[in-house]
Amino acid sequence: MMRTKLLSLVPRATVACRHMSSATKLTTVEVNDKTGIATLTMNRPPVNGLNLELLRDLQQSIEEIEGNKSCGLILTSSNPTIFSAGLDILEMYKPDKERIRAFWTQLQDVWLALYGSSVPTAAAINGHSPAGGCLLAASCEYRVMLPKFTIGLNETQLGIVAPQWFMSTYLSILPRREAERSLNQGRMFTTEEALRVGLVDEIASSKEEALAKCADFIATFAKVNPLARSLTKQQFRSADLQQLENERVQDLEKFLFFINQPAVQKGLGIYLESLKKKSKN
Ligand SMILES: CCCCCCCCCCC/C=C/C(=O)SCCNC(=O)CCNC(=O)[C@H](O)C(C)(C)COP(=O)(O)OP(=O)(O)OC[C@H]1O[C@@H](n2cnc3c(N)ncnc32)[C@H](O)[C@@H]1OP(=O)(O)O
Repeated sequence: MMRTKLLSLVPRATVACRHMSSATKLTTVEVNDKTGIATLTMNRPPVNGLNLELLRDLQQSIEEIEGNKSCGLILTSSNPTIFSAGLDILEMYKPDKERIRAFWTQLQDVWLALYGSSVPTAAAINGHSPAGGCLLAASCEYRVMLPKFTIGLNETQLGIVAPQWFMSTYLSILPRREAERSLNQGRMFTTEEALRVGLVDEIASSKEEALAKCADFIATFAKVNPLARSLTKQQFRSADLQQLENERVQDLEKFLFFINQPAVQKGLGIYLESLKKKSKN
């Protein structure tokens, strides 16, 4: 395993990091030698849109962290204003038949790996986090968010429907009434609103502070038996995980059917155009 000191890239307080993977990848993993916590950073400019390749790298990085006995995983972004813009809409708009199957299957795999991870997980949400970005953050056990950003499952605003496992993820955090209402509305929460409803656990004023708060959360498990902790977590999450495991193929077919509807394609096209127009102004 490559061992590189990355002192210039990490906060001063961090003593040393093992840089485990990066070359040509859209994610990096750095393990803090002192705490044993791995930071998984998404790095796909301009907005960390979750395309097939980023999802593949995310899964590989999660597996790497599971395999190297890290004491925890912190998910964050290299972009200073965007955690993740969610699924890359270009994967779903006028899709290639084979690729879109691989894309959705890979998204399922990433969710199963992250939501079902055996290590404690936290998200340092250092930017906007709509839809699939929110799904990733919500799959973690703890969330710390920076001010003046937004987070939420906004699918209905795009004329699309969040599948059952997106809903289960929301329900693992939010009271049922709040989860149902905000999913129906496609509501994006400001950082302060997200804290108020419990979608995030803490607010931090900088990325460094967010990472430190996530590390503090993970450290709360330091004296807990790791097997007891991970089996307990598994029991809490197993019904949600099992449901997708059992229905993976049907879930894929439902997604393909839905996304290929002319009205859905038309809506995605209009939405993409509006994003592009906005970015030109
Ligand atoms: C019965 C049950 C059936 C179930 C069937 C399942 C159905 C399907 C379920 C699918 C679930 C979908 C989940 C998703 O994640 S969809 C994606 C949702 N994401 C969004 O709505 C976010 C859109 N983006 C933004 O709001 C902003 O870009 C953002 C706040 C993230 C950043 O703003 P900023 O001003 O900094 O940047 P720009 O808007 O200028 O964007 C820069 C360029 O990036 C492009 N862009 C942005 N987001 C996306 C995206 N998600 N996909 C692709 N491209 C994106 C944007 O167009 C700009 O591009 P250009 O520079 O080329 O103009």
